[in-house]
Amino acid sequence: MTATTLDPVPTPVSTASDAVSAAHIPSAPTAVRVTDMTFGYRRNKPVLEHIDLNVPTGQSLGILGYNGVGKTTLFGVITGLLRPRHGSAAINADVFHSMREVFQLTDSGNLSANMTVRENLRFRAMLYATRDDPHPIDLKHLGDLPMVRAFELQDHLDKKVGDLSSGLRKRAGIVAGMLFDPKLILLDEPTNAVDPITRQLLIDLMRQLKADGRTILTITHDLDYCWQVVDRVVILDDRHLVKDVMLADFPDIDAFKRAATLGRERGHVDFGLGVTAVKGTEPATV
Ligand SMILES: Nc1ncnc2c1ncn2[C@@H]1O[C@H](COP(=O)(O)OP(=O)(O)OP(=O)(O)O)[C@@H](O)[C@H]1O
Repeated sequence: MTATTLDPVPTPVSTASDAVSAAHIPSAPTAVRVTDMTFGYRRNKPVLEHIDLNVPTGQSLGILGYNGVGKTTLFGVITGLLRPRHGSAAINADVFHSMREVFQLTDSGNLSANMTVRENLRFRAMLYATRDDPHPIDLKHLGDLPMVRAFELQDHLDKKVGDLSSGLRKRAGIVAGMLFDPKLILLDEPTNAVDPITRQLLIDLMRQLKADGRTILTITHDLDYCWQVVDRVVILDDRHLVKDVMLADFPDIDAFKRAATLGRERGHVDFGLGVTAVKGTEPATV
């Protein structure tokens, strides 16, 4: 991870009714800072250009943008996996003292496909063990842990991760990350491929973590998730960060959705099927 010491940034004060998170405390220390950052996989072909982004601790940030715009790439640069060609991106090492405090949920759930869920958890527990806390989780009674039960993983603990469905793999990835109490949470499309009950569980979990002052960055196309979980949204388009808004500034979810789709609603689309347009098919995601 790219971790350096960062100065605090002033945080906008929000008026959201459920504004209990630290996101609304002015001058919260910076959790993540991206400064004039340009990145491209190939020379002279930037995917992201001149990105500036400060995320205060305790904020829940949504990162939106159309397919292929560079959202996952941005996470790669923030976590230090990808090196910017210009500018910088860093997680504040003064706030997050080691990778143990950072959880990133990727499509693989960050689990080893060749091991069972239980073996993955055992392995992770070894990584997280310290002299003061040699047993960060109760490996003998994994099936009884509230997080495991909440995501109904008890019956899947001894299955190989590679054999799980993508939704179950995501559930296992979420549980594996959350059991170790992360302070900075990076989620890449967390509601993708999960059933509606798991989706709601995840939303409830993120709302609780947000209320507890955790910093959460979510890449998502799920605007309803954003409305429930996120304090602030940034939108990437054509290599640039084109919008940076507080959710509390929108009177209702419809106004937010209109802003989030960058005014690119497509009313009538001709698919060449010789069928007239169906009314009421408004886009709900970006
Ligand atoms: N490893 C790679 N090597 C070369 N190009 C890549 C690589 N990974 C991504 N890209 C390209 O970089 C661009 C941004 O990809 P990225 O996955 O960051 O987009 P995204 O906004 O997360 O997309 P989506 O919403 O579809 O998940 C795309 O054009 C993609 O093809």
